[in-house]
Amino acid sequence: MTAAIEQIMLTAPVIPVLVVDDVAHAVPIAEALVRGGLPVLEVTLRTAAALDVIAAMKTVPGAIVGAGTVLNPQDLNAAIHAGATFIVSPGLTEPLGKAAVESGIPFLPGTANAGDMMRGLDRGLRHFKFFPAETSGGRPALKALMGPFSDVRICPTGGITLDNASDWLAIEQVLCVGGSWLVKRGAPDVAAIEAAARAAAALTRD
Ligand SMILES: O=C[C@H](O)COP(=O)(O)O
Ligand SMILES: CC(=O)C(=O)O
Repeated sequence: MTAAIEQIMLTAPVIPVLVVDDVAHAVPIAEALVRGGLPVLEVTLRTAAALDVIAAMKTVPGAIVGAGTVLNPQDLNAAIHAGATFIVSPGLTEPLGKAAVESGIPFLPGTANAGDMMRGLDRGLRHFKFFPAETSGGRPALKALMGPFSDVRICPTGGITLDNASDWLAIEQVLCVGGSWLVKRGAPDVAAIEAAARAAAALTRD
């Protein structure tokens, strides 16, 4: 059976990482991304509005809305309560890993080295973010890590742009990449967001 998080990772080649300050921007941003072909949205819990943004984006047909920057079980519970469909974290701690696995929600924890991945595997996890991807050794580091961990599936995030995303997607275990380049902070330029999404959605994994 394919894990639910793997299905989410395979939905589109890019997961936009969103920092949204104003809930009024939530629906226009989500609609533009979905129209552009990127339905999987990671709303980071980095703003006071984030939980309301998750709830608002969930009303957009086709949007698959997750929470990012989930740091602990309290964040996890708040994100689930807001309606998040999946959870992303920058790293993997014992309390968050335990709570996320027990909750059953699709979970994509951040990992940057072998120890992180081993702790995730101990919890039965097989799908990880590689974060921060470019500054944790970039593609050479991820390729080296994939030697002992060939069964894991990865979403690199951190320093990825339209220019280098294809190189990351060419790594066999990489199912998608995450990045904030699609949506600038502030009032949304929906035409620009849709165009950026369209370009990203056209990327292929080969
Ligand atoms: O904090 C960074 C986000 O996870 C995404 O990284 P980025 O802004 O380099 O795309
Ligand atoms: C780094 C990231 O993507 C997160 O804040 O979850």
